[in-house]
Amino acid sequence: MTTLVEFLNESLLLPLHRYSYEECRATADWLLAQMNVRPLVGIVCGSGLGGLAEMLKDQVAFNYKDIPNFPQSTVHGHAGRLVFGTLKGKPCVCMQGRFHLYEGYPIQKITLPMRIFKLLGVETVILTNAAGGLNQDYRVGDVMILKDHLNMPGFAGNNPLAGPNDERFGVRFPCMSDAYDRDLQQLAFDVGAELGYSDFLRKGVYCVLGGPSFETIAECRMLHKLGADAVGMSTVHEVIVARHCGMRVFALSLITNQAVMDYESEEKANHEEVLETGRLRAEQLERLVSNMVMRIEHNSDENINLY
Ligand SMILES: O=P(O)(O)O[C@H]1O[C@H](CO)[C@@H](O)[C@H]1O
Ligand SMILES: Nc1nc2[nH]cnc2c(=O)[nH]1
Repeated sequence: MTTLVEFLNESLLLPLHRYSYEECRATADWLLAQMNVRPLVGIVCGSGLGGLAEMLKDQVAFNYKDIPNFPQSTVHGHAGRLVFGTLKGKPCVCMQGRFHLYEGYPIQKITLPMRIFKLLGVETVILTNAAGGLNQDYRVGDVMILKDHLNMPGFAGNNPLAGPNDERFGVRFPCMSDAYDRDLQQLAFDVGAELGYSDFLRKGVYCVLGGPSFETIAECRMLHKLGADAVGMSTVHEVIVARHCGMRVFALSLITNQAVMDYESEEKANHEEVLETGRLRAEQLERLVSNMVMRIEHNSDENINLY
């Protein structure tokens, strides 16, 4: 029988649980004890984009359920494995499945892997997601390179950095005007042009909402007016935590569906379409990401030179 204290702990305290530096360190050390390489690049696979992890050579994979402190993936299209390996010779770690607010996890829990990445030695994070296109020039299958974001849960006080700040991770008030690394954005366009992808590469602003319900027509119209080009339910929280602890960030959205903006439209957003568009663009995204990874240099002084 559950005691009152246990009940209060589970229902009130655990949702507020923040992982201490020592708990993050323990998870990172548990992983490092089983690995002989330190990853320099951390990749997060969005909905239906888990195939990116299959690019890694010499794989060592862990199910999330076996990793101390790790949450579990509950969404179709997110396998729930942390995969280590090399990509074109570069040591990488790849999350085959991410966590979202709507799964019921506290925001500190869904962003925990970013701090683990940092403690593993990751210097550059590449985040991918599936998103709905708000920009009327975008087509399904376009790939949007993120230049900025709108953090809607953050406006309501739900920010992964809320609560006591541990300076060992980063400063109390981190800057976000430089969240998305401009050199990496340019690299994506250069690599994309060489691969013949310029026709479907875009640059824009991603807006995160809590989900899991897709947006109403009025909400899509509002977000578009506010300056968002695409809308989704992830990525931004990870970006904030990754930047807080000093990792370089690159993010892209696969436009998997057009956000419905018109009351005459018969379109209905659905997760199956999201996964299907992911399947159709998977190979090109793999090529884009792997060629980018090959071209990012990591120095021990943490200066990263491109080319
Ligand atoms: O952002 P990712 O994880 O790619 O997933 C996107 O796709 C799902 C909706 O189909 C939502 O989880 C949304 O955020
Ligand atoms: N919020 C949101 N997330 C998505 N993920 C993929 N498509 C969409 C969408 O249209 N809206």
